[in-house]
Amino acid sequence: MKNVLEVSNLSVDYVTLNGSVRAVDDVSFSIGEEQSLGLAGESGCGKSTIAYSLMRLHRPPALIAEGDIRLGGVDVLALNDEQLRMFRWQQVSMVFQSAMNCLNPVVRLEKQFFEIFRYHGITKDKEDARQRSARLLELVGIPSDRLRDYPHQFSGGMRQRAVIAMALALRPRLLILDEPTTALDTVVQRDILQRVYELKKEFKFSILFITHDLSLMMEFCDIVAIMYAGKIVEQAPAQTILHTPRHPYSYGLKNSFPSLQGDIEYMEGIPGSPLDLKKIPKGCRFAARCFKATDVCRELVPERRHVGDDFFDCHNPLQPSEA
Ligand SMILES: Nc1ncnc2c1ncn2[C@@H]1O[C@H](COP(=O)(O)OP(=O)(O)OP(=O)(O)O)[C@@H](O)[C@H]1O
Repeated sequence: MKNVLEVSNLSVDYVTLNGSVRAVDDVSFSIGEEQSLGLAGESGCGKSTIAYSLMRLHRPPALIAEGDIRLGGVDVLALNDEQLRMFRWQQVSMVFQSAMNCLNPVVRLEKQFFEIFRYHGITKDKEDARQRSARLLELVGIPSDRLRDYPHQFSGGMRQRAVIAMALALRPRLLILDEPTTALDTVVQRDILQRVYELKKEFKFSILFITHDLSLMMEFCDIVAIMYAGKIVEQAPAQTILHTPRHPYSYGLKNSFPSLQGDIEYMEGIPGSPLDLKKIPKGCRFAARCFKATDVCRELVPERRHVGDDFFDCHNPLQPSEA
């Protein structure tokens, strides 16, 4: 499979007067054509920092310290401002949790769609733009006669659908979804994601999906990358992470979700709290919270072990019978 996105050795720092933290540390991953990759991990592990870096939307104090990002073969970090303007929306677009609030509440939806088409040189013809927008709206489940409405007349779910329609307006190769439906109720969440995945088949784009809801992630993603304290510690197909994870952190994370476990009555959870990025220990970052940790874990950073396309960074991985 051809890769749409290739991220190599990406490190991102937050440089503040109180010192600097490396929020993303030497992260590499790729996403193939029409593939969807989920990024999972506890709050603060660096997921959004990666997402914003991919679009070069990161702002100070965030600083990309090292690495290489290629999208469709284009060196993203080398783009100038004008190239970046065209690159966003046309090559990659992003829908985040509060994206629905980015719509101007007092400008008709129709006009907001038209501005996207005009700004990116797709069309200056209002009727052409209207037809394109109407189709996009229908695709995300909004009747096209609502184009003349103002966003303040829409529910939260409809506004988020409209934003997704806009994100797909220029047929990007990659759609980044960062907690896109978290503010919405579960039925609406699932319906919106189902539509996005149907559109993925039709428009043939790839997806980077970030969510705290592991059950949604397992349902909608081909591959899942598990992050802990700025690093990807395991990557494998969703079904492998679900049934036979190798890293104890992946195991703990999926066991924190009762909906993934069927009819269990209690959640195991993960003891302790996420790592303070200002105090990185010398061995494995997860050792202090890990039920499989031994002396070597506290001394040495684990080397990456590959199994086909999958990998995990662990001295004492779980055996399939333990998962
Ligand atoms: N503006 C900032 N200034 C300083 N440090 C920051 C800033 N934003 C983020 N960080 C640091 O970067 C780390 C990663 O943050 P990020 O938002 O990428 O995590 P996340 O995994 O997306 O979390 P969440 O799931 O809560 O959105 C945080 O733990 C924090 O230490």
